[in-house]
Amino acid sequence: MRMYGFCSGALWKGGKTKIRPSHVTMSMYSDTIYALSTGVGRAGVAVVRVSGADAGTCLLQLCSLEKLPAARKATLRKVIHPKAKEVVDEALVLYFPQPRSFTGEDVAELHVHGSYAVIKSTLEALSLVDPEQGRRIRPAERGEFTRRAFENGRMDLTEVEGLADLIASETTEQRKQALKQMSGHLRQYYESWREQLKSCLAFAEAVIDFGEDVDESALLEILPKATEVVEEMKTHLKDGRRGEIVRSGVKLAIIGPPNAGKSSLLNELARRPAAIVSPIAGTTRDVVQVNLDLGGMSVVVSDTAGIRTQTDDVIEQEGIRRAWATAEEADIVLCVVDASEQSNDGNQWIANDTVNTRKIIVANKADLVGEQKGLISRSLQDVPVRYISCKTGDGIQPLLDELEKIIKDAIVGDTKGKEMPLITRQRHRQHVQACITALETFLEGCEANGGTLPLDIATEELRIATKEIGLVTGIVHVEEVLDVVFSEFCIGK
Ligand SMILES: Nc1nc2c(ncn2[C@@H]2O[C@H](COP(=O)(O)OP(=O)(O)OP(=O)(O)O)[C@@H](O)[C@H]2O)c(=O)[nH]1
Ligand SMILES: [K+]
Ligand SMILES: [Mg+2]
Repeated sequence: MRMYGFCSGALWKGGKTKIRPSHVTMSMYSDTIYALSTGVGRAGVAVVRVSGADAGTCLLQLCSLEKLPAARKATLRKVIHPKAKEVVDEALVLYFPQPRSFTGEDVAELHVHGSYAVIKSTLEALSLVDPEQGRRIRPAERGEFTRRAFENGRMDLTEVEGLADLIASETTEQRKQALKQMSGHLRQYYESWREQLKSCLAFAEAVIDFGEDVDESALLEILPKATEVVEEMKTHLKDGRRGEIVRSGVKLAIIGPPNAGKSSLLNELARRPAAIVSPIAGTTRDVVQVNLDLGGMSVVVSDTAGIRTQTDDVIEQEGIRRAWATAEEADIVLCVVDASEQSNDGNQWIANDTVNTRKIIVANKADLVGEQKGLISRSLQDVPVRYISCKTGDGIQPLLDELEKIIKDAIVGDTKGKEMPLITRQRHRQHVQACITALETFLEGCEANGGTLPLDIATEELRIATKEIGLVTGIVHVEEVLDVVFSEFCIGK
């Protein structure tokens, strides 16, 4: 059924060419949906949202109204249970007529008191409303409000993803980035690229169709344009994954020999006993993770098994394998060594590591060495050495300050003053890469550019490139892409 399968490609063919099509004034959905849009649990207020052609009917019937409330104006009303005829709650009621609503459909909001019983009765009351002939009122599915907003041209896919990120944001930087994306920052870029490619495509097609009447030398004009788009996209891809890092958190790995105090450091950073600490070498086996907020940035800290070469214990061996894997994936590695053991100079723990990762040798147990510091740093070149003591807490705050600075400089600082928005998802990266590949094939193959491909074949690549960019914003619909994007939402969003 169309309304559940959402829209198939066929429905949109030739129809949807703009993000906010002016012709979309009526929703394609016949069901009216409702759900609790605020979090579950006891609260002062809970918002129940209703969207669809019968949203107004719901208000009229539940609040015993003669006519609909003024648009976007809050009014206090009694909500009456249609069957029991008793008052469910006194609610603030709002009505947003289409198309100026979140979903682009008629939307009603009931701001009720946030108790389990009130919410349950309100939802039950909604299920008992009589819709117009031939229509249905039913609970919303996961992400269905947002999906309607997308289908009705209120948002593009990057804005939908921005909204999902905003709802999930835990740190200041995540919030800022999500808000920017939700406001169309990314969309504008992709749209302008797509427009440029579309005009190239239109020109190439004109030459193919009306070759004799069009001056073929003018085809040369589209080549610099396509080249420029390729260059811009390449710059866009070379962002050091900063957007993705802000979104999913900076990965910080703690590695080092057994008993150096790695788990003790994790607990200091987390300010709680997240990992087991003991004098027994080989205590930590699995990777233990905690999330930190460092200066507005989300940081995922992983404590790992102590690395040593001689062990017959297969579980410990697996732990060590995971430790190396964690270090390889990390953006920052803290190599913790025991400051009182001079054989642990830290070199061996960073040798295996990737080049781009930031590293700090953390010489723990500084309380045991007193003034005898400096033994470790002597054998190291570029990697800084910092002395700390998890026992006394000395050096922990300076270490945190330094980490915050590294993260800010590498990620946030780098984006200052830069116009181009950051890629926040692997999905975008894949489509942009596919677009570049197609454009390069087009450019190299074009006869006008010294290539060997006939124009109609080369133009096919231009078409693929245009489509790939359209897939990022959702102008071109592909069900799997939509399913992935909307699966991030929960019910009521
Ligand atoms: N004196 C002193 N002892 C410490 C310090 N930090 C940790 N310890 C002790 O060192 C021992 C090992 O600490 P852990 O945090 O378990 O070390 P680890 O590196 O996680 O060890 P594994 O998980 O076994 O590899 C424990 O007995 C801690 O109490 C410190 O700063 N000073
Ligand atoms: K230990
Ligand atoms: Mg440990």
